[in-house]
Order: sequence, then structure tokens, then C-alpha cells
Amino acid sequence: MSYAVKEMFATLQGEGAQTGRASVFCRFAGCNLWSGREQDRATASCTFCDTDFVGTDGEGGGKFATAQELADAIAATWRAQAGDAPHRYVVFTGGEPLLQLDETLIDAVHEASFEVAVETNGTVLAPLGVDWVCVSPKPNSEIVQRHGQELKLVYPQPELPPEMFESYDFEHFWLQPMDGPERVSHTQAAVEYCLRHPRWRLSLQTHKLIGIP
Ligand SMILES: C[S@@+](CC[C@H](N)C(=O)[O-])C[C@H]1O[C@@H](n2cnc3c(N)ncnc32)[C@H](O)[C@@H]1O
Ligand SMILES: Nc1nc2[nH]cc(C(=O)O)c2c(=O)[nH]1
Ligand code: SF4
Ligand SMILES: [Mg+2]
Repeated sequence: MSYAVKEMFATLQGEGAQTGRASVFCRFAGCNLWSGREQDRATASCTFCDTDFVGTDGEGGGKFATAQELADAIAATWRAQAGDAPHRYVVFTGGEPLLQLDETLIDAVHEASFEVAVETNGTVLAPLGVDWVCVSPKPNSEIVQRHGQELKLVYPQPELPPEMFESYDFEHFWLQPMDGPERVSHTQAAVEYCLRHPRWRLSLQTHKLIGIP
């Protein structure tokens, strides 16, 4: 199996319960809910994406022929930032990472002493061995991954009221204000929802607030 990676970089996890944690982000190319082309956005299943995941031309991106080659690049990215420090953590995202992430790659990064996190839209089951599963549901799609560590709902999405997900098996339930031209009013609406429904907590995209990747 080969892997198409848009970009790879070290930064702090900006969202959810692992906010602030030193991480390597491995952003796979491609998604099943949007082509990534602006001319297709309005008719896509997922219309509010804040990410360029097309191609393999980003910083640290490329085509990796084997899981070992990709795991070596992830370890090199960690080492360049944190040297030999432990608490190694890799976040597989995208695009939709579960179109490419497989047990061979998970085994290879585990072998290199990484904890493994995934950011997924929930339309594909996570392979065995992922240590931290974050599901972020989108409209016009079937959510099959209904358990994990955190459910992070971009808010508001009129087709997806938070109540829909309360029977799912997650440790944490987050509302993340939808970024875009209405970010301020979306943030206010998320605050009000969390105040009325204390099961839900506010997840801010803190990396955007402080200007890191
Ligand atoms: C770019 S997605 C990639 C992973 C996966 N495809 C997914 O949707 O979960 C990473 C995270 O950013 C969130 N996100 C995308 N666009 C956003 C926006 N405009 N405002 C807030 N969060 C957004 C997603 O919901 C997801 O939690
Ligand atoms: N710092 C930082 N944290 C993140 N958490 C989830 C992200 C993503 O795009 O999946 C992301 C990202 O792009 N940057
Ligand atoms: S599912 Fe994720 S990567 Fe795909 S378009 Fe939506 S937010 Fe972007
Ligand atoms: Mg992002």
C-alpha cells in the first residue's frame, strides 16, 4: 500500500481534549465528502471545510511507497522538533485519513513509540490500534464510527443537531464553532448551547487564535 500525503509538520494539537499537546500532523490527500476544488464546494456533502488537502505538494508532503517509509518521515519530523523526547504523538488527518490509514502503518508508528490519533468524519471504521479517535460528523453521510474518545461537532449544522449524537459512545462531546465569515455568531451560538446543555463543551481552534499551523 502506498500513501499520498498533502503535508506533514510538527505543531501543537489545537482542538479538543488534547489541545496544547506537541504533535506531528500527517495530512493525507483526498476526501470522500468533497473533491477539494472550490467549484465543487457548493454541491459537496461537506461545504465548510477549512483545509487544502489536494495533491502532495505541501511542506513535508509526498508519495510514500511503504508504511515504513512514511513512519520514518513522521519520526524524523518529531526528532527535528523535539529530539529524543518521549510522549511521541502523531495525528493522522486530511482530507479523510481513514481512506488510507491501515493497520500496517499504525503498527509501524507504534513500533517507533508514537501514540496514534485520528481526525475523521466518521464515514469509515477506524482500523484496530488507533489510540485516540476523534469523530466530526458531516451532513449527507452515514456515520459508522460511533465510538471513540471524542466527538467534535462543528456547530451549527442545521441538519445535525447535537442531540442526534448523545447516544454514541464517546468520552468527550465538543461543539466547535464553524469558522468562516460567520465565525463570531457561530461562536456565540455554541457558547449558548453549551451553557444550556452541560454535556457539551466548547472546542476553540486555538492554533488559529495564536497563528501556528
Ligand atoms: C479538515 S478536517 C480533516 C479530518 C476529517 N475529514 C474530518 O472532517 O473530521 C479536521 C477538523 O477540522 C474541522 N473543520 C473543518 N472545517 C472547519 C470549519 N470551517 N470550522 C471549524 N472546524 C472545521 C473538521 O470538522 C475536523 O474536526
Ligand atoms: N494545530 C492544529 N490542530 C489541529 N487539530 C485538528 C486539525 C486538523 O486539521 O485536522 C488541526 C490543524 O490543522 N492544526
Ligand atoms: S470531511 Fe473533513 S476533510 Fe473532508 S471536506 Fe469535510 S472537513 Fe474537509
Ligand atoms: Mg485544521
